[in-house]
Amino acid sequence: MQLSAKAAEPAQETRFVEMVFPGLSNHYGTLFGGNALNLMGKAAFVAAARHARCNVVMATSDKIEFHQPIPVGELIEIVARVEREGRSSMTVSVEMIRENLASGQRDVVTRGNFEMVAVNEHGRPVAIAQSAPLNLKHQLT
Ligand SMILES: CCCCCCCCCCCCCCCC(=O)SCCNC(=O)CCNC(=O)[C@H](O)C(C)(C)COP(=O)(O)OP(=O)(O)OC[C@H]1O[C@@H](n2cnc3c(N)ncnc32)[C@H](O)[C@@H]1OP(=O)(O)O
Repeated sequence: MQLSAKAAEPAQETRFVEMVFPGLSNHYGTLFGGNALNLMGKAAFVAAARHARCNVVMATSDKIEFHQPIPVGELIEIVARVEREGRSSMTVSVEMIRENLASGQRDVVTRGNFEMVAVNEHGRPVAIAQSAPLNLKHQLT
């Protein structure tokens, strides 16, 4: 069997997919907002930790708007990208896409930015020593 070397290349972005099963929903039968934020925060953490290759903490998140409810039975895909690198901080953009598996219809339903800070073992900010190149296509202005 041939193993793919391409799959082992450093990731330019972090993607999670999750099915909206009842365990993630509210009493309306749609994705609970708190669970959406949990998934987005986790994706921001992974993207920043992959970028800085050290522990990171979340300093802030900006306003996150939920544009459409996501019913049980749909797929959600979360895409996180490091858009800006400071000395120790990083701006990570996170988008959530809903996908209807039957029709293939995809819509970006939620978007937000998270400020993540690289920290040492004492939780104090540290300079990001070695970082992967930013995906300039998505650079914030
Ligand atoms: C590879 C290893 C993997 C390990 C795999 C482990 C297993 C995987 C387990 C999963 C684990 C998940 C973990 C998730 C991450 C949490 O859940 S973290 C929990 C929630 N967050 C926290 O508890 C953070 C609490 N806050 C703090 O500790 C401090 O305020 C901070 C964030 C470290 C900043 O400390 P500070 O003394 O204010 O820092 P300061 O020197 O003033 O500023 C440092 C930088 O932060 C920026 N900054 C500070 N405050 C702010 C702010 N409010 N807004 C914007 N930027 C700010 C500054 O602009 C500065 O940026 P640079 O100029 O350096 O780029």
